[in-house]
Amino acid sequence: MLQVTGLKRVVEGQPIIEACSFTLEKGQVLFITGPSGCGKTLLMRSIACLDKAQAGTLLLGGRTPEQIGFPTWRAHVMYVPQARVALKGTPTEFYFATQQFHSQRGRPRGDLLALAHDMGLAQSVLNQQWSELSGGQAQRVMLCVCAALQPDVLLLDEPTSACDPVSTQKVEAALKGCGVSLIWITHDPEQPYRVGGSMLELPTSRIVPLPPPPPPPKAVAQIQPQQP
Ligand SMILES: Nc1ncnc2c1ncn2[C@@H]1O[C@H](COP(=O)(O)OP(=O)(O)OP(=O)(O)O)[C@@H](O)[C@H]1O
Repeated sequence: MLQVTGLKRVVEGQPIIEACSFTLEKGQVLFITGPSGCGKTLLMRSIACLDKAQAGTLLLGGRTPEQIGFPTWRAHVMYVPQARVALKGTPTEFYFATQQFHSQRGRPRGDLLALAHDMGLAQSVLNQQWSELSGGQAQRVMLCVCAALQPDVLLLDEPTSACDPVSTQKVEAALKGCGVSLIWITHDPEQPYRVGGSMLELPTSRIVPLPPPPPPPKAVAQIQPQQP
């Protein structure tokens, strides 16, 4: 469905990504891993057509961003940034305002309330001011809103970086079940194993095997109380 071919990013004369190619099928999850600064965010921003790549082609359903139109491309291939975005108003207002964009009109929608519930959020959080939300709440709410907008592909930049372990597992399950193909940056070596999918490693741009499952927790020896 999404085809990336020979994508190259150069920043200030330094090549960061060279000839990155992969395809993402409908419903697939592709993790992006690699050390800090290797270009994971730059890759995502290029795929979302937020930055221009120095070389390479992008196709969604066989059509280029130019053929689809850039605003419509971004509605179909939606980037969710790692950092909190300073927004005014409430998430509900943001969700309905976004649907008024020309590129969003007439598109199918997911169930925002169900997604919020699945990610461990109280419904009331959707009607609080963005500025009143904690970092972890704001991150999950943004993920709910973007998943509910039902793009073809969600580009997730460390989507659980502000979440505690329980919230992380809820977010993983909700994203996996939201019916959208996912490209997912992670620094958590166990996350791809928990969610499932394939993995692209930067800076090599190679598809690599998923890491092995974590070892089971060690049994703790029972200490018998001493007889008096
Ligand atoms: N706007 C910019 N101007 C100059 N250099 C930039 C810019 N954006 C990114 N870079 C540089 O490009 C490189 C890749 O950055 P990028 O944010 O893609 O890394 P990353 O792999 O996502 O890192 P992290 O895991 O720390 O989030 C880094 O060396 C960064 O300093």
